[in-house]
Amino acid sequence: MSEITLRNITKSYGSHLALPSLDLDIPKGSFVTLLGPSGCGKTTTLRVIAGLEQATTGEVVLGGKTVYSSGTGVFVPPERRGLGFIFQSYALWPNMKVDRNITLALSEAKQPKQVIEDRLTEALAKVQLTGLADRYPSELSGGQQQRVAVARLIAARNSILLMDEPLSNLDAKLRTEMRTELKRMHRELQATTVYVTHDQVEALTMSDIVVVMKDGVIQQQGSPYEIYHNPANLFVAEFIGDPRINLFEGILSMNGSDRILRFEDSTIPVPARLQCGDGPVTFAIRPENITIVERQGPFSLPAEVDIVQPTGSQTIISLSVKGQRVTVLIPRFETSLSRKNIWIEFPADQLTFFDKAGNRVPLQQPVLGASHAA
Ligand SMILES: Nc1ncnc2c1ncn2[C@@H]1O[C@H](COP(=O)(O)OP(=O)(O)OP(=O)(O)O)[C@@H](O)[C@H]1O
Repeated sequence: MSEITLRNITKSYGSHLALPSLDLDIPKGSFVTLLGPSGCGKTTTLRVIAGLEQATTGEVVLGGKTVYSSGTGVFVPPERRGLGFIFQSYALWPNMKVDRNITLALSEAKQPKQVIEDRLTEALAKVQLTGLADRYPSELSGGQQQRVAVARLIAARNSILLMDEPLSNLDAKLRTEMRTELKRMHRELQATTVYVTHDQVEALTMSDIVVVMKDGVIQQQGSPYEIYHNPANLFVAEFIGDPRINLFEGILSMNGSDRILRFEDSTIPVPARLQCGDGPVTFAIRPENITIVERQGPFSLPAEVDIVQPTGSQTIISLSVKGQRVTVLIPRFETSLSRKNIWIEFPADQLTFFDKAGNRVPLQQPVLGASHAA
């Protein structure tokens, strides 16, 4: 069931159309991330859901209730939408101690004293801040302050949580820790969560669904697996993945009854089920899917090793194939390859093809029972 529905949302700032027409259904209890480059409309979308920004046209439905409709003139203000927020600056009240920061909304909602105390104790324990209730925010580290903001959400028990780049002010180590915290919080609260980030690692590690946006338009929405392995178009393919996906131009043709891809002087077998005609084509392969081989084989390409960068558990290898740059990622610490001539192979089932418009070429679905037909 959809907990958040955006229908035909447009948003203009003066003459600038930030959201040309957005439709989005967010299932109840899911963790959905809006991901995209700066200025693509992520924050605007979140603020429209929150009611901090009024859409120009369209409809917003939260938990089955219309909170905005340009058609009927409905606009429910943010404080009456039953939402919890965390934004970049965690917006703790500097003049209030941790306990008051966490329980302010509960006491304003006139919750019984015992309920407030129980929720405070529980929330502090969940973010591992028990014992720090009596401190002011300025007496806490950045990560601890962020956890107070998380504790506030835990205590409020809102069914919808909105987060806008909540980890961007933290250092790399704390970000990783807080990712785990937020994911744990989501598992425990089961609140429908909309999370805005331009950090693909956050999106891939935390989300049930990733919504990739560009220029206010959704490019693809799907599980992290789908987004990474089956990018809908070249923009998504290039935006997701670090190191970046390799892109090449080749030519598809037939060789007898086999479909082949000509790339430089080599031929590479390709899936027969590829749904596009012969001729020039853009194809892509992720760095970790390229195989380095010891000896020349029928489908191998000669490559010259340029730069080798071990990162600890992995090594990024920059190669040159006939003057074209190719990035390979191998899952180990490797230093012995420097300045060698090697061969690489592109496994056919790891190639993704894109048509002239930049959209992924699908594979024809196998016919069920075909193997028994004969
Ligand atoms: N208050 C405003 N007035 C005018 N233009 C705005 C306003 N807020 C946003 N915009 C513009 O609308 C577009 C979308 O902005 P938005 O903040 O939603 O993008 P974003 O994807 O969240 O970017 P970032 O990752 O940099 O925060 C941008 O071109 C931005 O300049």
